[in-house]
Amino acid sequence: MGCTPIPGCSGRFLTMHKRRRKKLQTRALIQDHGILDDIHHGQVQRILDNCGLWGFNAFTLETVAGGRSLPVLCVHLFYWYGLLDHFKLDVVRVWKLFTLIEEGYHNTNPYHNSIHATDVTQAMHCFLQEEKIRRFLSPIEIMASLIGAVAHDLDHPGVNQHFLISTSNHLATLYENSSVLENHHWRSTVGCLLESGVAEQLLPYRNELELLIRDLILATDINRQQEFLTKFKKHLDEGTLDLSKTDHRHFILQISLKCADISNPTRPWDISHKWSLKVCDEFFRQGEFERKLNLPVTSICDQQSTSIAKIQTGFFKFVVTPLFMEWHRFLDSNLSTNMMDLLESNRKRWEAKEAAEQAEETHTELSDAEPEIDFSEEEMSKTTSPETLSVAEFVKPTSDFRSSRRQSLAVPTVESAIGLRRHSVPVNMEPLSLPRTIYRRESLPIRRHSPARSESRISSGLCEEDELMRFESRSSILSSGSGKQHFSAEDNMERPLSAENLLPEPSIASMTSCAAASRLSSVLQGHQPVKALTRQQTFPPPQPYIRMRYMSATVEMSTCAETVHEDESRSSSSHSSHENISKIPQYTIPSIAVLSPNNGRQSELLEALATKPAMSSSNKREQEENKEKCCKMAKLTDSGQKENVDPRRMSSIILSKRRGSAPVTLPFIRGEESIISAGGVMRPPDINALRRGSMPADVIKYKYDDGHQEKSNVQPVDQPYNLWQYQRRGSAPTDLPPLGSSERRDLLTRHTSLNGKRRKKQLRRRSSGGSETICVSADHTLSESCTRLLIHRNDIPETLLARRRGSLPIEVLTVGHSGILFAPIIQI
Ligand SMILES: Nc1ncnc2c1ncn2[C@@H]1O[C@@H]2COP(=O)(O)O[C@H]2[C@H]1O
Ligand SMILES: [Zn+2]
Repeated sequence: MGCTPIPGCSGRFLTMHKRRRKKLQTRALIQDHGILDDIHHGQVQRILDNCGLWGFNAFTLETVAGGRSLPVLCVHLFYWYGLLDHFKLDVVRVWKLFTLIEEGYHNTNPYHNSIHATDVTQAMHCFLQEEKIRRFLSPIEIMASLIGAVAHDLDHPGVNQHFLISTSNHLATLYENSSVLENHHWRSTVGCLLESGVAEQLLPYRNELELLIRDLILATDINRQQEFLTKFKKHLDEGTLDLSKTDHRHFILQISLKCADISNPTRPWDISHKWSLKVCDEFFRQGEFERKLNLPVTSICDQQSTSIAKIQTGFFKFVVTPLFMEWHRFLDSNLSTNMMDLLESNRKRWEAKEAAEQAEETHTELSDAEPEIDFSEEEMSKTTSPETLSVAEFVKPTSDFRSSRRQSLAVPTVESAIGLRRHSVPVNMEPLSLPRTIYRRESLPIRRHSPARSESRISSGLCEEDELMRFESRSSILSSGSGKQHFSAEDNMERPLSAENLLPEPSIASMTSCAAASRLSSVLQGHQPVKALTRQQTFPPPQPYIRMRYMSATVEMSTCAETVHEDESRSSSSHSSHENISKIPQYTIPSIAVLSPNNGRQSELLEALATKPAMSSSNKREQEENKEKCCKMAKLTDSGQKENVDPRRMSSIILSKRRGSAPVTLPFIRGEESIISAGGVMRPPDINALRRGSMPADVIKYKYDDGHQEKSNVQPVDQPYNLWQYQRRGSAPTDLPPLGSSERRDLLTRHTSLNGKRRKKQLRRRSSGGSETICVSADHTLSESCTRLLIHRNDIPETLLARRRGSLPIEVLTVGHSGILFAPIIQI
């Protein structure tokens, strides 16, 4: 793990995904600038003012902040805690860090999206404020806690570890089936710290920061719940906790994050209920995948055999209550009492719903004119269904995962379908065709299969911010003595009046100091119309030929960018915004574009970079060539396959920049070329399979060449690779089996919020769920001869890291632009 300074190094989470731009909720109001400014300006500020209160509603902040709740909250907290001042952090880099993290969440996940990250971060913030904890904390611990919280599910694919193991996902292999997702979240976080440039500003603390973030994120593995709970209980029983000791403090921070992560059942009902629906939506989505893959359907993911109420009562009883009881024992505060009260009342409501469902099922089965039973809530709370899920449904031992691992895919049978029958449905009514989950849009009501069910509707949850106002604001612990006045009249004066400046301007004004707000503003919002400020998420086109062209173009561009950066890093520092901007590594261009949600304006950064005087003439020539390549690529690629290419981005200036999620620049290597690696020489033609941007970090070379296996400890991929693997969608399960082509396409292109409709576009690659293995036959045709390259995470020379591309995981490889691959290849 690289904890030493790495000049010019950037990083990004290991997998990338298409991120649909969030629609501003207020677009329709754009005609009335005055109203718009008033509404949002006031609301963002009001919510941030009260973000230390348990009534915080992340959904509301998401709405009023135009879909940017994560960076808005986090930058605000960094400012509020005095972290910007203490560590002398550049607010633009900090903004970028949180924007990268926000982008790393899949907003197509019903639950594991950036709003969950916002919610958990706010909960963590509340816990950090608790008297028993706050007085012991150092600035670095506060910073690690906030970053750990906000990034704890970064790049979550929307399926759990069990699924990744069952489908032989590369991440499961990489992390040896242990805390697979959490390890990935942590590594991705480090990538964001690097790429944003924040790591560079924290050099003296980097090691400590990374390790603490790792410990925090890894603790959120729900499968380790018992381990932490037992230790926590023991400490409390024996009274041995002493927060002046670093390890005890860090243990409590781990517990804090664990509690924050599953705190949704302890929120006020409207909020808690909404989270419950979302998490179950995601579970059922996974269940649908499992069913289609003919894997055993995880019980809590099986919409046919369980219900939201059942899942909730089980989760409340077996997971949340045991932990929060201890948490309350430790904190023993107003907050913990409030949380326990809410947990209790929410539990009763779910138990009442579960009982009502039971009654309804019984009623349906009997299908006679039995009188309707009107259960009171109190009565319901006494009734717990015998079908309540057990703790094992939530916390699965690893052995279970292994036993359910897919060996081969059996054809679904009538018997297996009947086996899934709900007991309340007569046998002869059991549909043999697989049910379709109805996916909903964020703003649409969810429709369950049983409309009579109490959870047949999802509440919009958009009017809950008023709850916040019932609570009082708290003061900063680090900045309270510094005389900082947040949201001063001066800040107000500087707020933009134009609706076009809606975001992030009002949010910035609310969340940071006046100076930081204007600095951010000057970077994020220029004065020229811009063609493309949206994220450049283009993925390599599926055709190998086009892909190769694409990759060589990105290689060249990355060279230009890094060269310029090196030149500039030697120039004297300046405080002008323009020059400060130029300090940001150039290879961050595509990512910084996402900093501005205001698509109608040119970023100064982009302007500055586009007219960079340091760009050599040869680089310009290369850019011209790249323009050509990109244009050709655009022509060659079927528009239906370029979901991630915004047509507006086809201007040459944009195409000439490296794309954030571009492949990791492994050019096609001819058979006669040797590939020099840090660990020795790697011989072609095995290298025809090139790493994708989301490649995991460990290097394991696995060759499928006439059945000869060069590396034995890698799971062989038991199905023939085919072109469809290029076309994998990010959140699709990994290593999907070789279904029939239509089924496969169907599965790969499924989308959450379709409201029952299927998307027409197909063959989109998105982020992490899928295989990161790229298989290309040596002659660019499809064949069985495939190579798998995984990059090892061992230490590698800094010189190599310095050349690393932005989208690489930190500890990976560098590809020489001449076609030479530098990589620490091991165990070949
Ligand atoms: N309300 C809930 N009901 C059921 N499961 C939940 C609920 N909230 C959180 N979880 C689960 O608890 C897990 C905690 O870690 P994750 O956020 O990764 O994923 C979370 C979900 O799988
Ligand atoms: Zn989480």
